[in-house]
Formats: sequence, C-alpha cells, structure tokens
Amino acid sequence: MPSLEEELFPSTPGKFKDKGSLSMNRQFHRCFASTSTMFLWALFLIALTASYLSFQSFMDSGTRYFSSTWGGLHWEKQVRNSAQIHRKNGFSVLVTGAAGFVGSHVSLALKKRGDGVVGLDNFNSYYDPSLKKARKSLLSSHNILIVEGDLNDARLLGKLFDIVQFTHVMHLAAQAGVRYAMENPHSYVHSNIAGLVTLLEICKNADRQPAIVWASSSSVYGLNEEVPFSESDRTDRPASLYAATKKAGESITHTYNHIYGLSITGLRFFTVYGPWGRPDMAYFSFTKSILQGKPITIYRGKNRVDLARDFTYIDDVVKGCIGSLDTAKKSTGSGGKKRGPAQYRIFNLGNTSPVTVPMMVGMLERHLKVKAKKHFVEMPGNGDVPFTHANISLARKEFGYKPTTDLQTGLKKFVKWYLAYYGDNHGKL
Ligand SMILES: O=C(O)[C@H]1O[C@H](OP(=O)(O)OP(=O)(O)OC[C@H]2O[C@@H](n3ccc(=O)[nH]c3=O)[C@H](O)[C@@H]2O)[C@H](O)[C@@H](O)[C@H]1O
Repeated sequence: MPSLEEELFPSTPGKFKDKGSLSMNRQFHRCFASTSTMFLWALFLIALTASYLSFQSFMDSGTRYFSSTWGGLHWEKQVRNSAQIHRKNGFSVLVTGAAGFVGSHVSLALKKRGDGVVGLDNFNSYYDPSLKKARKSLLSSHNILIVEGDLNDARLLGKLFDIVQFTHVMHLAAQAGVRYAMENPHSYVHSNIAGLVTLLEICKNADRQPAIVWASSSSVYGLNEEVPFSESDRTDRPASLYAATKKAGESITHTYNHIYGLSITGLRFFTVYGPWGRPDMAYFSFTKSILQGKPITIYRGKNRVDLARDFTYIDDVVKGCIGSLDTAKKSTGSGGKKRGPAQYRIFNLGNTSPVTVPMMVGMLERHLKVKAKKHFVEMPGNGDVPFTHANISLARKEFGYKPTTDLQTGLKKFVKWYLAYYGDNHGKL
C-alpha cells in the first residue's frame, strides 16, 4: 500500500519515459521528496496547533464549568434559605450589587426586618475586591447569600428566578464613578446598559413579575442650573458617560414599564458616603492619603469657586431604598405580557444641604486629627459637575423620606469605621 507521501508525490520511475533524464529525475525527485517532507511537517504542525487550541478551549470551558460558583442542589438550597421570608407579608428581594457599598447596607437592613434576600455581585476589581469579600462575609454571618455572577449572565439570572419567586428586585449593581468613565467607557455600557437590559428581560418574562427599584444618579442633572435639583428638571445634558448611562437606564426602564407592565422606581442617589464605603470616592481616598501623609488634589471650578456636593449618609439612603420598596406597587404583567398600566417613579435621595469639598476635607482633618496636604487644581474636563443639591420633597411626600445625618456626624462614623477596619495599616493593603 502506498504511503501518504507516495500518494501525494508518486515516485514510480516508469512514469518517466526518458532514461537520459534519469539523473535529473532523481534530483527532481529528491527535491520533491524534501518539499513533500516539509509539506507534511507543516501539515503535522498545523494539526498539532489546531488540536492544542481546541484542547485549550475545552479546558477553558471545562474550568469555567467546574469552577462555576453556582449550580447544584446544595447551591439551590442555599439560595432558597437566603430567600426565606421571616415576617408577615414580607418580601423576597434579589439585591444586585449586594457586595457593593449601598447593596450590602440595604441587604442587611432588609434581612434584619425579616425579608428574604438573595444577593448577586460580580466582585469586579474596579476597587479592592477584598473589601467586597469582607462585606460578603458580613452578610453571610446574617444568613445572606451573595451569588457570584455577572448581570449579563442570563442563564444565572433565569436560574435564580426559577428557584425563587422574587417579589422585588433592588437593582444596585453598576459601574460607578464619574471620572473613571473616561478610562474605561465600555465597562459602563456593559454593566449599566447591557446588564440592565438582561435583568429587565428576565424580570418581564417572570410569571409573577417583581417590582423593581434601582439606582440612578444625581449625575443625570448634568449641566442643570436650577437649584435645588427637582425630578422634573432637565436631564438631557449629561456631563459624563456615567451620567449618560444612568439617564439611558431611566429611559430603558420606562420602556419596560410601558410595554411589559413592570413596576419601576428609579432613585437618584446624591454622593452617598459612610462606613463600608467605596474607596474610589473622594472622602474615602482623601482619608487614606491624609493618614499616609500624602497630598490630596482638590478640584476647583472656574474663578476658584469651590465644588460642592449634597453628600448623603448611607443610613438615610437605606431608609429611602426601603421606603421605595415598601411603597412600590406590583408589576402588572406576567410572562412577557402587560395586563395594565404599571407604576413608574423617580425620586431624588439627597441630603438637601450641599457642602463644599474643602469643607468636607476640613471635617476629615478634625476627625483624623491630621492636617491634609492640599493641592488645589482647576477642575479638569473629566465629567465632573460643579455642584449638586437635591430637592427631596417628592420622596418625603411618597414615603416620608427625611435625612437625619449631617456630613460632620456621618464622616465621624465613617472615620471610626475606617480606623477599625484598616487599623494601623491605614488602607495600605
Ligand atoms: O451622586 C452621584 O450620582 C455620584 O456620586 C459620586 O460621584 P461624585 O459626587 O463625583 O463623588 P466623588 O467622586 O466622591 O467626588 C466628590 C467631590 O470631590 C471632588 N474630587 C474628587 C476626587 C479628587 O481627587 N478631588 C476632588 O476634588 C469631585 O470633583 C467632587 O466634587 C459617586 O462616585 C458616583 O458613583 C455617583 O453615584
């Protein structure tokens, strides 16, 4: 039987009629033989590379499958336990972003009053994931499970809705941060737009659609100059991509409300701060730098005007979130079909008393008993707005929202937590 090489390059001398050309033929043949060897080697290498690549992809999917943090009977039981309701007419709430700052606080508050809570978080590395893991441990000690997974994972979301009939979704997962949007714009689209749509698709298809309360942002007011900011003010001039994705979220949720009957409440948070906060935010990163003796950069507006924020303490925001859940009406649709008009609301959750950034730094200096090395620079064109100031009368009227913690008091609580959490380490880790 001819070898493969022979089949490809027949070497039967009889095929060459001219005997005189025998030596030339041999050279030719040698040349062909070496070309064919090279060709075969090339084929062999291509085959080897192809099998290596398919093996790699098999291993990757295998690893993903085996290291998957969700699935299985034990996991389903954990989800059910976490969603267990322990009060009359209580809720079962899916909290997205549960390992985040606001998400962890809201989850604890709901659990403490007897609601069932299942958390979802992708534990991304936008800021130190060890802080998110620490929040997860805290929640776990209160029997709250945080499932590790991304909002865009429709299979996972579908599975959670198969296991639990959620009455509410508290959607707090997002790519946060105003200025980071210039560095990583796509992460905002991934979480704040694509992730939101994935979640809404699952919610609208549920047989009993949950009511949805979700985090919008004060940043949607953008270049608005009406003071204080009211929900009816213009929000069509965002100053950052972050703001634009939150504004898009308000439009997207409106669509799902209109077409599918989902009950929607959007909350415009105003620079929320406090214990277990976000290390990327100014009050937090300033604290770390001040303790480490490093300079801090304070932005200033045109003509050296100080920037100001309506800093809102976490406990007040949590009350606002819970008030929103408690007053949310049921969604009207089921299985992707609307059965009647559903509630659509938007509320400011601010503090109604803006404080300038240098004043905030002065408060930190007093609490930390350390002088900051301040470096003032003109506000770069990075998406920041000069000031925020919430009109909260709508939320007050609807569910009695009334913030009670001023910045001085709230920062004191934050500093106490910070020093206890990081100890002498001052957040160097
Ligand atoms: O309300 C919101 O919807 C948003 O609030 C928050 O954004 P901001 O109000 O911009 O908070 P934050 O970054 O703490 O900067 C505070 C002030 O410090 C100034 N600032 C900041 C950094 C710095 O190095 N120097 C400085 O002066 C800065 O110019 C600003 O004046 C959330 O991060 C955001 O996710 C979103 O939820």
